[in-house]
Amino acid sequence: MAKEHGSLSINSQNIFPIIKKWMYSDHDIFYRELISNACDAITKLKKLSLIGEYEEPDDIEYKVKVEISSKDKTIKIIDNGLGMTSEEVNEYINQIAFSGAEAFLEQYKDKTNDDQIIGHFGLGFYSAFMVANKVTIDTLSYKKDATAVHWECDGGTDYDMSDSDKTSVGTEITLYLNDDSYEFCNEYKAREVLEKYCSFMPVEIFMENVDEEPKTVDIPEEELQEKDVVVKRFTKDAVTEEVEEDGEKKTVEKEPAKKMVTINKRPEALNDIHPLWTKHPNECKKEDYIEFYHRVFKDYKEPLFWIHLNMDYPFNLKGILYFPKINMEYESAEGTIKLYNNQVFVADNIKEVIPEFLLLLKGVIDCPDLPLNVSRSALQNDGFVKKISDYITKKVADKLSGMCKTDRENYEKYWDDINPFIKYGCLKDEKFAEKMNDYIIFKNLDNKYLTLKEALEENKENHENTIFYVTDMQEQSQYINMFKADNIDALILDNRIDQPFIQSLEGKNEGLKFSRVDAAIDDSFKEEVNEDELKDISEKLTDTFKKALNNDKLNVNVTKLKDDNISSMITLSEQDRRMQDMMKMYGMAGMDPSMFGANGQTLVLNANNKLVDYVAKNPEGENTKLFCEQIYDLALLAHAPLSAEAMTAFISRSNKIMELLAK
Ligand SMILES: Nc1ncnc2c1ncn2[C@@H]1O[C@H](COP(=O)(O)OP(=O)(O)OP(=O)(O)O)[C@@H](O)[C@H]1O
Repeated sequence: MAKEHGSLSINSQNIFPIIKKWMYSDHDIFYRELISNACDAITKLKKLSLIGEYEEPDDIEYKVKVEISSKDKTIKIIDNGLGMTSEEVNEYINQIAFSGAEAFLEQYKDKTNDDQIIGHFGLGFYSAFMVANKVTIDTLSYKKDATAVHWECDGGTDYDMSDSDKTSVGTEITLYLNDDSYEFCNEYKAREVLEKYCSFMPVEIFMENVDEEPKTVDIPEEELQEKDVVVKRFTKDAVTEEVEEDGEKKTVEKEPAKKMVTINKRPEALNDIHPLWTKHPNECKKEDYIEFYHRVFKDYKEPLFWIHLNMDYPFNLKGILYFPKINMEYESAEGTIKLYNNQVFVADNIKEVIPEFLLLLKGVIDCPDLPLNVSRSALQNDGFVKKISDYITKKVADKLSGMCKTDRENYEKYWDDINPFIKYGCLKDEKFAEKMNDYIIFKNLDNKYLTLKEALEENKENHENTIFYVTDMQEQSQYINMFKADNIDALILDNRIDQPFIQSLEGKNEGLKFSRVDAAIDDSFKEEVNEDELKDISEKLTDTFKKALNNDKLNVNVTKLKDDNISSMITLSEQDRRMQDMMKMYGMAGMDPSMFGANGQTLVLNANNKLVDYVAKNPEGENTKLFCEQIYDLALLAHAPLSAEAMTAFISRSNKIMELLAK
């Protein structure tokens, strides 16, 4: 072909602002764009061969090669795909002044949007100019009698085209890196980027550092394969050993001499061209899922279970969602959902496609139909994207409810680990909440799992619509013992997510009330007494305790508990406690709760207890103050941990009481 010099039919006002804009996002994305073009070119050629349009050489091995050189500061991406004729280079590479770019600029000119926008406008190839001063293409089309084309452009709007000496079908793109981008020809960096974007691309990808001598390995001659590059052949000496037999030293041969070959290390593809999610669930074994999980998420722990998504209609979507142990108490639970478009990595955790609560899981989703190269703000309003997101939510709910129905044993086994996720999902997603409604279970004091309905049924007799619960088995043990002694059940709700969750349940189920075991002393724990009977003692005790504790505002409630071993307890109404919890959460701890209408704790005194009775009868007794203080602290202790100061006082007082006893 005649040499050709021309101007790209774009102008710099047109394309370079887009490329510059893109500059703000990840530069490494050029690897993805160029390698996915190379994979596409190979996929297309394979199709042409299938329909008889191309006769492929017998020994064809389709692959993409990435050659890096730190010495030359170059990256080459070489494929044996369908290649391009000079007309095609003209059409696909030179004439990029498609109306799309202008329309795009018009639409986005006011937005600093750094999302994946380029690919959508067919600018993938030009991403090379984010990192390179100069780019060349050498390409030979598969078409009969095609001549090879050399194209080069130094980042301006001029290009040169001439004949190329390329003799094999395919395309070789060379990037001459700019000063800021040398890192991309560093072997480690290149490997990292390729692993990020190309780990599951559908054509084998090999990387080679051309500055380095090829690495070699020694193998036994019989393992030599046809494609191996032999460096040298040698014989490994026999391995012998000295042994003593009948008092005589002998040399015996442990391993015979062996013929060996030194070969260049066989190239290893850095990607898995048939990732697990592309297979049919029937073909996949448990070990496959676990191995895939370890490899992709670098998580040494085992996932609890998983969902394999596999759907062709009405849209194409495949993927695997793993349920890891989800602990929202101590670590900020955050999963990773990797999104792919035809095995090309797009991004992690795209909230527009994956419902937010699912981001607590780990998984991969491949959706070729997604317009993923469009900006995220466009995705947000895309009805199709919403459908995908709804589908994923539905599948997750189906899996969980199915497991609850048919494999309750495992469901219960996993429940403690997955319930924060499910509850969070219910709070975040109304549809998910509806679907999961009947499959939320609660652990009770006997470690049995009940649905809300079952729990209400159990307590129906005396406490219609009220569910008692425990948030801390240790702290609330005294209350729990009372509940157990009286055969009243309570649920264990000890995760942070439980508070908002039960509030939402109360909102949805009219009349339903959750009450923590220490919110009030239930009537069933008390003896029936006549109010007047307690009036006298009540006034006396209130006065004595207020004085002894030097606290005028103390709320005291005197009652007769069936269990006379208990001297005192603290109660805090459900409403007040929730208010205080909320204040703590918003960092307002230490403020006076009464400001918000929460009047705090009540000290419940048991008139049946001997010590309390003693205080009532001896308000001026020598040790009455000491008893009051101790009774109060004991009640506090059974309710929540004491402050450091209170604990110190409690310990020194306890010692003093023992001294008194020892006298
Ligand atoms: N390695 C290659 N082999 C053959 N043709 C190629 C190669 N790279 C690019 N092309 C041709 O150039 C065209 C433009 O590539 P470019 O990456 O700019 O956009 P695209 O691939 O069409 O769009 P997108 O990046 O959104 O997929 C391609 O559609 C393809 O026809």
